[in-house]
Amino acid sequence: MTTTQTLRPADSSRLAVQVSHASVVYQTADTPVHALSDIDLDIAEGEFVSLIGPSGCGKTTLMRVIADLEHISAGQVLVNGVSPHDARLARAYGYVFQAPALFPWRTVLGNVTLPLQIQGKGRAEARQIAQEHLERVGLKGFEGKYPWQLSGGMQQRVSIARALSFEPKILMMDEPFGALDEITRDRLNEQLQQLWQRERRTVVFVTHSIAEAVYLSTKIVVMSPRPGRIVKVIQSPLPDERHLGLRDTPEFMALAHEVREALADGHHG
Ligand SMILES: Nc1ncnc2c1ncn2[C@@H]1O[C@H](COP(=O)(O)OP(=O)(O)OP(=O)(O)O)[C@@H](O)[C@H]1O
Repeated sequence: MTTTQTLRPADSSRLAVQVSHASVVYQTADTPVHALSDIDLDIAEGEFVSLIGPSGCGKTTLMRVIADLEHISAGQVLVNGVSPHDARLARAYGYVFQAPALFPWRTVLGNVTLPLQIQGKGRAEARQIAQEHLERVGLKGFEGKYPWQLSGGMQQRVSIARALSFEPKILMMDEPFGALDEITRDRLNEQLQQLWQRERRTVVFVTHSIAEAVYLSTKIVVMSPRPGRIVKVIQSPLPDERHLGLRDTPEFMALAHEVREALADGHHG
């Protein structure tokens, strides 16, 4: 075996996501919509990557492409070294969307156990896994409540517990805290950051908030208006261990400024 052959699998195995020259064109009844243009993006295992950009720039489309919910029109996407389709079959993904999408007629515990049971886990095992994950998002004691008895932030934590209960390699979060008030959002940002620190799971996170992206991410991907392109990829210089007070530091503000400038460049460029 040559050196090149031994190096390649090791290198790519550390990459959770490799997007190369990817474009997406939606075919509509009138004109085709060029949603993504020539996207190149590498995400290493354990990175927390935020996609930020103006409305309609293709953030959700890029996330959907990575998660095998959308097909690319050109280019290549690899997830854990295989196609997004194969990664999905291997249950690589967990999803958290803007609306928690919980079943109102099931309890908190029932909402987390249901997909596990559908996946074939026994009742007792599903309950145990669900309880563990609810505890990890700070919802111990709320297992018997119904979604409508919880605040929006708590509901979103149930959906995070549900997504994590599959132990996905990659957690996909599409504006998960967009509908929450600022105080709740801050708290959930802090909890998510702590969760990421403990588990170092790969996270792909879509947001409109510069502060949220800067606070949470190890890498910030700034996108331009349609057709969505990557304007800048910023590797965060901030320490991995973070607290909300970090937002008042010059380092944080400098990074937020850099993201804002890149967004403005994307708009005008
Ligand atoms: N199924 C579809 N058919 C046609 N056009 C679509 C489809 N899905 C998305 N688009 C268009 O593709 C572009 C990118 O959409 P996308 O939802 O990925 O953007 P976004 O950056 O996530 O937007 P937002 O921040 O508003 O959620 C938009 O112009 C949108 O209207």
